[in-house]
Amino acid sequence: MAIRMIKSRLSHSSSSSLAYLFQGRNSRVATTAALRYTTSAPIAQDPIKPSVNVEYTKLFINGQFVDSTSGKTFPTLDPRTGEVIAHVAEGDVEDINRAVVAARNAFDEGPWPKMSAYERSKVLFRIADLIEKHNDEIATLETWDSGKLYQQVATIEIPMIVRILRYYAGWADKIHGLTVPADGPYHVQTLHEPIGVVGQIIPWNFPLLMFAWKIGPALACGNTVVLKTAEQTPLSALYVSKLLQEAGLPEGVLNVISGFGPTAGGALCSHMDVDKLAFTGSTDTGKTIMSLAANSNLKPVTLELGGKSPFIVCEDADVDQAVELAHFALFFNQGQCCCAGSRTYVHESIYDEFVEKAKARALKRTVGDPFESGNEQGPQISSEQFEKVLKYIRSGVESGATLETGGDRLGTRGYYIKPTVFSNVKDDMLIATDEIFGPVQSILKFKDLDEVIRRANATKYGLAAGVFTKNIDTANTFMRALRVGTIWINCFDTFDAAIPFGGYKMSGQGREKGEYSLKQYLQVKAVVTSLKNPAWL
Ligand SMILES: NC(=O)c1ccc[n+]([C@@H]2O[C@H](COP(=O)([O-])OP(=O)(O)OC[C@H]3O[C@@H](n4cnc5c(N)ncnc54)[C@H](O)[C@@H]3O)[C@@H](O)[C@H]2O)c1
Repeated sequence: MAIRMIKSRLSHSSSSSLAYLFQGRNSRVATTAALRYTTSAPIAQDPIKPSVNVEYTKLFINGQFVDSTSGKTFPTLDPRTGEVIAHVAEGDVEDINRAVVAARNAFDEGPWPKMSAYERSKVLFRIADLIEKHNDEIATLETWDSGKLYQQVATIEIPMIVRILRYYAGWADKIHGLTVPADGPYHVQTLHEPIGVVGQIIPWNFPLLMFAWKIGPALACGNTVVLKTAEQTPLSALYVSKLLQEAGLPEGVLNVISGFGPTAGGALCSHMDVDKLAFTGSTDTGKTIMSLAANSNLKPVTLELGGKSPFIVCEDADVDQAVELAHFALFFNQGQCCCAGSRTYVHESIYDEFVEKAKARALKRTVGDPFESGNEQGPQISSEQFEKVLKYIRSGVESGATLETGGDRLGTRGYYIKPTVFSNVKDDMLIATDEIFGPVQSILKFKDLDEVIRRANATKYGLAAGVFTKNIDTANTFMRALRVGTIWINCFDTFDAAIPFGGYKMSGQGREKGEYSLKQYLQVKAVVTSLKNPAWL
């Protein structure tokens, strides 16, 4: 019932803003569910049994579900317990080759790039409709495989996925070139053509949302795609592959490969017949991907990489509101967001009050089974990430930051971590420089604007920033001074389909979402025609 209510709010909302919806929900959750779990109580009860069967575990190549060439499979695990959900076909070099051949044929011989843009847009609209129709099954698979909150997936992420596919369906028949004035008797025009076969590699933190960000613009422009999912979260994209067929997407236009980075991912990046790559994941892997692209056929690459985003709370801020937004900016999605506000800078005049309240808010955070309505935090994605986050927590303590709350695992099984808050954090501590990707808030103190701008920019990353102030002049100063791809002022994590997203510096190259994403999936052809006796020049 609660889910229905939030759904209807979404359909009446003018924007699929994640922050708008989640914050509204948060306040209710905090008061009701806090009675059930506190962050110090062990997670005693058995995990809730998901209400779906895993039907699709094979690779999706040329419109068929097929075994891997090697016959190998790998297990995908439930982050609540570490137990196996299903064994999934493991794509390898040979499977990438098969998928690229299918995508090449679909591009060179098939109808997709040649059909009218309006026909393409109708297919994309049908895909969106089918995803919307199967919202609950998809959300269940996604939660089971990733540990994300069911309510978050079902009421926020899937509506956003549907929205982004409809957004790009709307773009399909509005993509066109220009007539260009030139010196001399020439008629000059540009044709905007699809690039060809696109390789896409996505991470585990938003498996199906990243899938939609990638395929939406690529398909709208008429490309064909080979997409490799993250090895931790293969299930939702396979389920959706079935829906793509049902929607009438021609065979070979979208191929989905489950498998590992260095093998399947590496083969896709190095493939001589892939015309473009798009990647979301860590900065280190981004470097590898660029070098594989450069060392093969110099295919262009767009990258969405890591971040260490500042969230700056100014002296004029309402402290209670700032605490709530800073908490959301960091802890949302178990802290597993590339743009997480993971350096909370607070003005010295309100620092002590802010730390006390941030600690109290973290203590109230409800952690538990992500299927349980009312929980605010589920488990981390995997044992590797779980260990990595705990290691960073230890390093925070060892380097002299003050551990205000949390700092340990929650319960004895699965990958749950207590919401953790550090104060007295210094800029050179690892917890302030590295992307932790977990529920660990680092609170730093600042004195004045110039100083905090300099410190906020002193990072190799440049993905996003949050600023919390009532002063328009202060907000305007930050808006221009911070070297990041997105600044949220008095909000955070607002991800409308039309808003471009991407990073400065080592947070990436290119932009996703919005009109900007289309450019990454188009070639521009200049056509110059000599004119005889032109009426005008
Ligand atoms: N920016 C983001 O949205 C984002 C998302 C997930 C993870 N991360 C960061 O990355 C860290 C590690 O997470 P991860 O291990 O899943 O990220 P990763 O970069 O290793 O993996 C992301 C994707 O890249 C693939 N990949 C890995 N190595 C590859 C290679 N050599 N060639 C081609 N593809 C390859 C993976 O299989 C996966 O599909 C996290 O702690 C976090 O800091 C960032």
